[in-house]
Amino acid sequence: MNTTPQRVEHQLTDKGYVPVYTTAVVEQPWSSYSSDDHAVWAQLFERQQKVLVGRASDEFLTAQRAMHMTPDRIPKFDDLNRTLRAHTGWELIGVEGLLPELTFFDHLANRRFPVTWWIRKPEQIDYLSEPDLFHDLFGHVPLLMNPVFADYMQAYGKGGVKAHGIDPDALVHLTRLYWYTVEFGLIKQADGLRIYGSGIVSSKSESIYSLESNAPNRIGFDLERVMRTRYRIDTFQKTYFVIDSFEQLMRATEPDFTPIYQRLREHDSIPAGDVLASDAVFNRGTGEGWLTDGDV
Ligand SMILES: C[C@H](O)[C@H](O)[C@H]1CNc2nc(N)[nH]c(=O)c2N1
Ligand SMILES: N[C@@H](Cc1ccccc1)C(=O)O
Ligand SMILES: [Fe+2]
Repeated sequence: MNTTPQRVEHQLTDKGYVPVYTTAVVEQPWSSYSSDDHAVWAQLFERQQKVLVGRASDEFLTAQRAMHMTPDRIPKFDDLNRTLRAHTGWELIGVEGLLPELTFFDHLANRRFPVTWWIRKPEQIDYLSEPDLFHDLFGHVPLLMNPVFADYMQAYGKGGVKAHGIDPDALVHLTRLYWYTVEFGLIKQADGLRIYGSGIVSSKSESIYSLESNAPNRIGFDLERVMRTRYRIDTFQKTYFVIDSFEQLMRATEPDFTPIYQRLREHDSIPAGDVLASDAVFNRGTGEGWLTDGDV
């Protein structure tokens, strides 16, 4: 199997500077997964299933059940695609890893979600510096079964293509929105705060920390506030933003962002851990354990 990826450049993302691959869509090399690969999937899957009870949002858990992933072996993209296409018209495509931003946006805009085909090694169970199959499949894919969230992801992709054509500042602001919603979002449910962000959902320690630690801020979602807020790529977040519903997220992001990007030029960015007088605060973080520098 030819798995020598073509590493072209490095891009600052979730986990620091990581290689960006130009490689086009790849077939999932399912029969080449080793028994170690399947065991890593099983271990992570079973561990997260327990952690997510009472922590993941009802929307996530419902979508996850409808997706029918199982711990016994790494799912086949083809099988998941039959279910996804029938429900929301989304499709998974296999990729080597992070894509250049415009390529990534173009896929989302066309309801294609890129999934890294390889899975982390047993010694990387708790941490690795780039997205792998577990993060992408377990973390991102279930909510593509939710009709509202599915539309949000496509709208985001279209917005990304548009922001890419404006300037790098617009992209910085839009990327923060992805970070604080798709990757690290919390949602308010009748019985309390729950997780929907895939970066949290795919991490045992952050699943617990994001909801139960007193250290981070938990603040009500406000579009421009989020777009101004810097973030952490190397540690747990200092601040999580809480939406009321996916409908709220859709409505808040429907307007044309062009004038918003213009307005945001006049404002400074907000350090990741700051709380503003105008914030709707669920929890004012104690800041315990925060590193003083390193916000992106
Ligand atoms: C939009 C997001 O912030 C980030 O820049 C993009 C870049 N390329 C990517 N490529 C893949 N395959 N997966 C991703 O999540 C991303 N994220
Ligand atoms: N409304 C945004 C597009 C978008 C939708 C949803 C999420 C993110 C961006 C724009 O005009 O740019
Ligand atoms: Fe992700």
